[in-house]
Amino acid sequence: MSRPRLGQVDQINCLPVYHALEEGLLPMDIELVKGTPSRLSNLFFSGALAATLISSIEYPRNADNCFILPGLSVSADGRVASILFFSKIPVTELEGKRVCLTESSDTSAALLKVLFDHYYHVEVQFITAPPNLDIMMQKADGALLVGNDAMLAYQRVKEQGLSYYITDLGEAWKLFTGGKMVYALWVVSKSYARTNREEINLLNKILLESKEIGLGQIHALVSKAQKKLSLPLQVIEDYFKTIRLEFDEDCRKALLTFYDYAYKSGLIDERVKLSIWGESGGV
Ligand SMILES: C=C(O[C@@H]1C=C(C(=O)O)C=C[C@H]1O)C(=O)O
Repeated sequence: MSRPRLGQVDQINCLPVYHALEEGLLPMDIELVKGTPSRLSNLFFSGALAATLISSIEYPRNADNCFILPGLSVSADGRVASILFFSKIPVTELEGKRVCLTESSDTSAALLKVLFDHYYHVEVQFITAPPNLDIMMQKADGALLVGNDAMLAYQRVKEQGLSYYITDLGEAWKLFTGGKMVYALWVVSKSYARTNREEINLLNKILLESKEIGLGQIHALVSKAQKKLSLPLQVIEDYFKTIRLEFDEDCRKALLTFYDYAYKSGLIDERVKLSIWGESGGV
């Protein structure tokens, strides 16, 4: 059997899906390729990966070229704990101020822009910088951090008693729309899937099995995550309960709501239908 190449974002929120694959617990030989969401998107859309996790905002930008794999996403219903906006003053008072986005995120940057436009109704000036809270706050009055960087910064702000306001974007989105938020999706290349149908069916099955094994071994995941991040045990345990990995009807609705607002904010060129592998329109 050929060896499909699968993209892996190096965030602890994806560990439940990748743990069993990393440990060779499943009967499929898959090559894991690690990277940031933007590096993986570039590799994937240049044809170098069969499937990968991508930032959900990338899907409508590339819907002609990929199918969404069913049953998987990185999402949360409200508080997400790893997509945090730090600010020197309350968010609603940031009119005309500078806000610094991390280079390492696409969906979260789009989500923050959508919230400023349609929820807070505050106009700010965006700049971008590497994910370092101190440096970002020297350049701006607010800073967006994502994933491991956000969780570590949150811990430091608490420990050092820094006087920043902290807004959890998942929580803000929930207050705004009442729904979940989908941050990332697993996708497969249309051209690859059409010529390797059986392999993609198997890959999808293996990913779902891998997720179930991972979710059943949370203790192993917590210690794996602790080796990557020096965070208290209960913070990591809580995070694995907060992050959702399903892709149910509510996730689909939430994603389309997000795309509607992203379109209104000019962040995507068109609103798209979700084309899901194995469902009508997704074959
Ligand atoms: C919730 C998260 O999901 C991530 C958020 C992403 C984004 O904002 O573009 C991309 C991949 C996901 O791993 C996170 O890392 O905090």
